[in-house]
Amino acid sequence: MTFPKQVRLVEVGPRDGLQNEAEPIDTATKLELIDRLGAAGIRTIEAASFVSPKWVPQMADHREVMTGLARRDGVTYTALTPNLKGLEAALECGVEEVAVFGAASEAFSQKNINCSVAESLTRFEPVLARARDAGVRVRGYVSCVLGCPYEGEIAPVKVADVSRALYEMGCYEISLGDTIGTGTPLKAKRMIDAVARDIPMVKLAAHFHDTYGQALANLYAVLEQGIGVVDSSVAGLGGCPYAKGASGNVASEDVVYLLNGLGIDTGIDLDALAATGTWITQTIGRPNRSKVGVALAAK
Ligand SMILES: CC(C)(COP(=O)([O-])OP(=O)([O-])OC[C@H]1O[C@@H](n2cnc3c(N)ncnc32)[C@H](O)[C@@H]1OP(=O)([O-])[O-])[C@@H](O)C(=O)NCCC(=O)NCCSC(=O)C[C@@](C)(O)CC(=O)[O-]
Repeated sequence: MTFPKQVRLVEVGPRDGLQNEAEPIDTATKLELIDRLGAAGIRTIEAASFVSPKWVPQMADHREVMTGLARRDGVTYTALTPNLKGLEAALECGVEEVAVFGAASEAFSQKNINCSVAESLTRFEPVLARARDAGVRVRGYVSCVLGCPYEGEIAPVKVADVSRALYEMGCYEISLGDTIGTGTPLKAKRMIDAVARDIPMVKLAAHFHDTYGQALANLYAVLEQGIGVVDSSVAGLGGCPYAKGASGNVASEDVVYLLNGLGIDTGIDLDALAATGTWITQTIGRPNRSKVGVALAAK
């Protein structure tokens, strides 16, 4: 077993976690969530999404969130930018890092960003070029790496092809999204094997949803392969508006507990993180989907 010595958590709760909420969540609540996550020791926080408010109303206050942040030293606040319009708006708000998001599934790409996979890559090229000029790093997401709500099984080679295209375009890291959480450890390992033929393992991140309760098992499997960056969402909040039935990301508290047990350093204060999970779920009236969070709150 060759687990990494350190794992970097990318907290996606304020974006992936809240983007699918039916009721509006006020900007002040989002800002407090982001600040609590930073105080708990999370060093990368996906704070907002500069997408069309018609497509994802919950992220419509992206400018207010990005400019209202009480920025903490050592914390990077990132945002999704699907096109140049989104990037320009994010740059005006002082964003330090952005992410483009593609998919390994044609049908999901059409539903999520209204274009084919090939068109999405063409669309991302000027985003990467403009971000490079502005000195802003770009992360690349690939959705549906372990299954698609519309196409079913996705071949690892498709994931590898899109990941390689994003990496060669200049994305510094590729986050591999099991959007609907249908993956299992063996599938996850095969997918990582395929992608890591072209891209160094240190440039890959695991972004697993927990719809079928497999996310921690999948994470354990890919940590063994050397994955050192994990996306997660406090209290397991979330779901993708364009992937019906998809539930939240693996809970950040559960990931930190797992990593602590493996002796892997994250620099995160688990109690403070769990308290944040309790607070946000009570504030927005959601169940806490972190088993660790619930257990710690009951102590
Ligand atoms: C990509 C588009 C914009 C294309 O949408 P489109 O309709 O093809 O775009 P368009 O260029 O024709 O523009 C249509 C309208 O949107 C506006 N518009 C255009 N771009 C922007 C922008 N950046 N910000 C604000 N407004 C924008 C534009 O100005 C225009 O406004 P109108 O003239 O009708 O008033 C749309 O499909 C979209 O916003 N999609 C976002 C979907 C989304 O956010 N999904 C969830 C995030 S991905 C995810 O959750 C998966 C992930 C990352 O977590 C990994 C995983 O788990 O798999």
